[in-house]
Amino acid sequence: MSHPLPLLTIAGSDSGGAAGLQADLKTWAALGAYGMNVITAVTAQNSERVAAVHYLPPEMVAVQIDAVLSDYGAAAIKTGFLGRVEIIEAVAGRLALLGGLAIRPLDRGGGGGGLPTRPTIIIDPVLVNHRGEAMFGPEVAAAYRKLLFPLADLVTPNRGEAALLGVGVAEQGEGEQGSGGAGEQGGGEETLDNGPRLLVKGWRRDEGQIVDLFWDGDRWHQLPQPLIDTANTHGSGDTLSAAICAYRAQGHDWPEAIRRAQAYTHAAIQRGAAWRLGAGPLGH
Ligand SMILES: Nc1ncnc2c1ncn2[C@@H]1O[C@H](COP(=O)(O)OP(=O)(O)OP(=O)(O)O)[C@@H](O)[C@H]1O
Ligand SMILES: Cc1ncc(CO)c(N)n1
Repeated sequence: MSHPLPLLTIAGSDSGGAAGLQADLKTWAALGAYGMNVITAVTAQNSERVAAVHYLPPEMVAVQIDAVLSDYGAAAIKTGFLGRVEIIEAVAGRLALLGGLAIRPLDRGGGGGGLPTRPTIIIDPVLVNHRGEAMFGPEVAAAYRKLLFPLADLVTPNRGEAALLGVGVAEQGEGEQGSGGAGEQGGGEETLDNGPRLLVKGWRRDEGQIVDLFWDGDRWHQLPQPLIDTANTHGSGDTLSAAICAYRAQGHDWPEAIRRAQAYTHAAIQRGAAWRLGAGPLGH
């Protein structure tokens, strides 16, 4: 009998259970995958605020990754809250080793178990708080660009994070070519050849719609969804990127994986709408 797809999140813990690795694991449980978590930081957090952050030593992050990948393997990996250059360096160092290597699956001697030879890597940059304010110095965004972008199959910033990363999305429309990708830090104009695919979450809101923007490496695509009138979207970004991870690992192409992940996230936001909190959780 086949086992569920092993998926790994490298992320922070949200004590409130709404965002971070908890959102990823809930999403993966709902989608029938086997979720694993490498913890980068413990946050004391609720629907109103992040009260404190305790970072794990980078060596401990690296050892967790080694422990998981040397045994369970992973069909896809996503990163969430990393927060420190040293942690980004540790994660990038480990992910860089994966290129071209077969990842050992759960079944011993199972001949690969249908897993791809290299896990899909989704980088979900966590750089702003829910008010859209930068949480870290510019060196953190720079480390994402330098160390993690080259390893990523998809990068999923929200609007504020796209700006901090220098992703040039200002006036993009359906099918526009050429000026996409990740521009130089702060510039937003220049294009990096062979830059990663990008999904800018919540790029635009108008007329009852919220529009995500997908750069497939060649063209921009506007992906609108009906806007739900709720403040309970804590962890929506983590949920979206985790769901894309799961659908990609299941074999869907990028547009289909993103479409399904949007639909999952949308339904989860709708189910969370009864909470009366600051920014409450989704219903997985
Ligand atoms: N009010 C809403 N109604 C419908 N869809 C929404 C709403 N808010 C967010 N979304 C969708 O949820 C997904 C995540 O986008 P969002 O901008 O909330 O990410 P984020 O800022 O990274 O979230 P978080 O930091 O809370 O995890 C996107 O597909 C976005 O379109
Ligand atoms: C731990 C953690 N990761 C990610 C986010 C962003 O959703 C958050 N609020 N907390």
